[in-house]
Amino acid sequence: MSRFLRLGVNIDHVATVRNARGGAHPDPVRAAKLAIEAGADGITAHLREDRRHIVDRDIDRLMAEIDRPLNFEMAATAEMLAIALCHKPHAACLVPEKRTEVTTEGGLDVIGQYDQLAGPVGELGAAGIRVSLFIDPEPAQLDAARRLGAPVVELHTGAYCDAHDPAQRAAELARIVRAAAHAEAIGLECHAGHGLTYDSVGPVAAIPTIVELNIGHFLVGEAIFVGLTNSIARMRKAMDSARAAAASA
Ligand SMILES: CC(=O)[C@@H](O)[C@H](O)COP(=O)(O)O
Ligand SMILES: NCC(=O)COP(=O)(O)O
Repeated sequence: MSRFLRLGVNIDHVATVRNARGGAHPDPVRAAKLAIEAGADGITAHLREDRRHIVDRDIDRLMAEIDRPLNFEMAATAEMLAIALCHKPHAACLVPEKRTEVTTEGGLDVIGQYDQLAGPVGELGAAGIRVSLFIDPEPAQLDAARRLGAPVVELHTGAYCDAHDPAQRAAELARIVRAAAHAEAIGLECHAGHGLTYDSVGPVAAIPTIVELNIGHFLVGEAIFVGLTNSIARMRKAMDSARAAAASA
């Protein structure tokens, strides 16, 4: 049976444009509301430690003003943990963060940071927040996530999206397919995201054990040309058709 594939729209990149001038426009919360009208099942926002895009006030407003689940992306730090516990969003996705990176470069090393992650995973879960771990599509990392007690993993699709050589892209996709099957086998809910575009989304949307995709940068970039409603509606259609085609094959 084909499972419904949710779309989480990441609105960080609206805040990046706003912050370039330091004012209030464009407003990421307005973008979140429009995204929901256009077919987003949830909103994703990453409060980076350096506040380069989303800022604390955006999270306050998203919690107060949107009526769909918020997936709060955060580093596993004491500061972010306190913010998450104060707001209690629907979900918290723990991501690795490096101050100097341009974007999230890889997944969490759950094996290497097992002890540091155990506290935040336990506290968020105890507060009723659905915890997810943003990881590379490596079965050993999924096993560690399962041992930690996280109910969800989000597979980093960046290496697949960035691979331009067809053989390399196929190999990266195969890693995601294997990891998504492994997630199901060990009882983890599986999400995926990072760098997805109209061209790259189909094969990932076709993987039946993935139930949520989080997409932002491409949608906001494409919105410059076609508007946010259209960019999201077209992505939703690309996801749904790939899923339906895979289910009927
Ligand atoms: C973890 C992740 O993939 C998203 O948070 C996305 O990366 C947000 O954009 P930046 O990495 O540009 O902050
Ligand atoms: N976790 C991935 C995400 O939220 C969106 O990533 P991107 O599409 O902005 O690269």
